[in-house]
Amino acid sequence: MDTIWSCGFGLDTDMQNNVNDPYLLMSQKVFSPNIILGILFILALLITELTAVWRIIFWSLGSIRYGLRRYIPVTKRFIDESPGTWILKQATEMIEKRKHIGQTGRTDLLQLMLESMSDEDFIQEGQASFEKNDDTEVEAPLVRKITKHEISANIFLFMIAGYETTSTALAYVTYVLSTYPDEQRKLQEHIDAHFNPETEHIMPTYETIVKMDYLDMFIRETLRMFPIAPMAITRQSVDDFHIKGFGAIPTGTLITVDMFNLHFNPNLWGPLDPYEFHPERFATKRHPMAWIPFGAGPRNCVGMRFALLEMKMQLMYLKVSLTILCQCLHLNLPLKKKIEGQFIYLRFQLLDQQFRFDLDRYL
Ligand code: HEM
Repeated sequence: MDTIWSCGFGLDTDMQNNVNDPYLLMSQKVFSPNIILGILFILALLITELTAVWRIIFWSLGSIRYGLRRYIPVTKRFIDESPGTWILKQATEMIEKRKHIGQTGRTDLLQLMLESMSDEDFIQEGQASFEKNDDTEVEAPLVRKITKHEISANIFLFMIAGYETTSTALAYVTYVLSTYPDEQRKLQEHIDAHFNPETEHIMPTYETIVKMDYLDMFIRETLRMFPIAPMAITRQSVDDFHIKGFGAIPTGTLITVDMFNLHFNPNLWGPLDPYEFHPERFATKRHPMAWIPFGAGPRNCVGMRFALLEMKMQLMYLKVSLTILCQCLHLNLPLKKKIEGQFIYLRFQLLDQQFRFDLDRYL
């Protein structure tokens, strides 16, 4: 989350060390179970004919809550602000602040979006701003600018889409490290062969990371076996079409991809059993649609390269932290003083018995 806020919006948060950070609390709330949504979801599954009604009820509840808090301030005591509203408010403030201080010299996402911002509040679908070239009388290509509302909505989306996803994927990586000790050792040797924190900067460089093929395969294999957003790839048919051996699919049908079936299909991933963790299977060229944890096509995950890089850096940094930890133990210095940041402790809490055992031997 710290990384998203910093790279995306130039905001330096410190959630690793401050579990009460309001941005962290609100983002966690977005993912916390919502009883009303749960009930409406079950009703929508059971009585599909009334789906539109359930949707209207859900949206009306949000508006009622917002209206009550806005127009009858005393209700603020009993009704919490919705985390979505809070985050959107921060996003709008962030835009205003950045507009006020002007160019920051940063190339973060917010700056890029502000540079393409339109002065209009809303742009109708299909409308766009044109840049006319007076010299040649040739109409310049269509330039679609984005509005302030779209920027705040995108800040919200990036924060939500980029937080839980990468952290859950990293949790699965630690699970794999603990349950496949041989792979763990192999990965460690691979990192050692490519990166020496004593001679290089404490953080690996981009050039170092892109050379590390086994690290890349390790993460891809984890996401093959544990795709963290299997239900996220949904599409709606815009025309009637026909699938051989299946039948007709009418216009408007909602379609979800069966990611598990693809990721564990022996014809796509053999000859080794797809239920075995084996990163090297990625050294063989596979069907382009066999691995889709980030979706596919023009609306696939825009954060894919960012997420992969983030995960690789975390894994390498975990290794660096282990080295520092070993040095501390060896010198018998108070760990808390020596290790900067609490994050290493959090990571250790995630590791299970086997990995702890391995860790003991390593130390
Ligand atoms: C391991 C980490 C991640 C996984 C597995 C993941 C997975 C996905 C999937 C499956 C989709 C739907 C794609 C489709 O329908 O074809 C998606 C969409 C999206 N993701 Fe990610 N994601 C990850 C990290 C991130 C990060 C770090 C960001 C932002 C920095 C991000 C931003 C988005 C956005 C904005 C969309 C919507 C794209 C669109 O509709 O055009 N994701 N992601």
